[in-house]
Amino acid sequence: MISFQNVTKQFPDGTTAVDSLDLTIEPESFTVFVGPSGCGKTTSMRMINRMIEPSSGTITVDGKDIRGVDAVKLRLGIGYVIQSAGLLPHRTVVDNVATVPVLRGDSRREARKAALGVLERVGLDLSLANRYPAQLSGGQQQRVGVARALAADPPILLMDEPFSAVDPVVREDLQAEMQRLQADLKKTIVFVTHDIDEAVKLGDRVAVFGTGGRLQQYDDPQTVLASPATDFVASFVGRDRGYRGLSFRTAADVELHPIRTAVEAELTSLRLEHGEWVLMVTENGAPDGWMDAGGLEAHRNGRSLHECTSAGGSLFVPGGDLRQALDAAISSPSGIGVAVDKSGVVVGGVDATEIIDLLAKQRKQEDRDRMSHGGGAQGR
Ligand SMILES: Nc1ncnc2c1ncn2[C@@H]1O[C@H](COP(=O)(O)OP(=O)(O)OP(=O)(O)O)[C@@H](O)[C@H]1O
Repeated sequence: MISFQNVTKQFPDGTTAVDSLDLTIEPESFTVFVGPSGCGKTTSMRMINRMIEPSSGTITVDGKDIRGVDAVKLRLGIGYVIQSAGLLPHRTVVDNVATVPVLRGDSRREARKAALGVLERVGLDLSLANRYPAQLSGGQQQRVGVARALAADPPILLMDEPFSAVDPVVREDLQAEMQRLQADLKKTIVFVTHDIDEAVKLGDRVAVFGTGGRLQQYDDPQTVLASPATDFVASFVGRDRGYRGLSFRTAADVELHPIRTAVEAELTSLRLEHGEWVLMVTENGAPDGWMDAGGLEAHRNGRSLHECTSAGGSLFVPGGDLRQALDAAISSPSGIGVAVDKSGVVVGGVDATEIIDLLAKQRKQEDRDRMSHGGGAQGR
């Protein structure tokens, strides 16, 4: 866990880059610092590995005040990826990736072998391993940058605008790769970007920074989009373009999943693991609240159905708009938005991440269409 407690950074010229930051980053989470340029994202991130020291306040990593940890040792447990990949130009790709393990004392042979494994993991064609960085494309260099940061297997990964310099198509590939890697590796990732679409796509938690280095909101991406905490956040996430704009988009492309449902009579034989939910439905198939393992136990102990279920949140119809679908997902205790047909019968469900991914896809498609019709200068 990484924790900022009342952290302020003032540079000698008087600039306050970060102002009274309180923030806790959970282990294995993907946390994105987002905000316009100059609002203190990079400074905040660099204080985690002591590249920058705070003027006041405390930062702890796994409960330890990092002022008491040797900076070099601290950085061995913290991978760092930057926009230009930061590769050593006179070393081959594989030697770039092997750098930290060799510094740490691994033999060159072992480190190179492991480096090839990591390169494969980040999706780089191994025929490129003996090239020099300048002989790679920007996207390939970024993959090497990620591989180099992962080579020492650090529990924490800091990524500062790692994909900003590559073209949108390659960027999408890299983002997808990052999601895949994180599902696998479960690192604690802190990722800086100025792009709200990238932030909500990648982050489990999004910290929106504003002018003067003040944290404006720290929430899951759905909440940042649906309930901006301040006017600054609202305008930054582009409320009209984003959440409100969802009203003008159809939910027809939302792919519905089957939902686990039960009628009351089925509860005697039902099993629910901790964290699982079942949607209670009436004999007619209409939704009647969500039940979890605790509710099921209470029901077996004689409580009435309505005492044992959580209200179901809003509903949406497949032919309706995306805003209703997102609302339904956000307001549902299980995180699954419930879709019903015209007669109110449950037809399936969707979670908020899928809606946000769909939105991102629709927007990208629109951007591409605009570009290919020569209308690239139009606003969105
Ligand atoms: N070494 C420095 N000396 C003085 N001011 C600095 C220094 N480094 C950063 N700043 C200032 O601190 C503020 C925050 O900078 P920071 O780089 O953290 O912002 P950012 O949100 O990451 O923006 P960007 O995306 O443009 O890098 C800015 O006003 C910047 O000019």
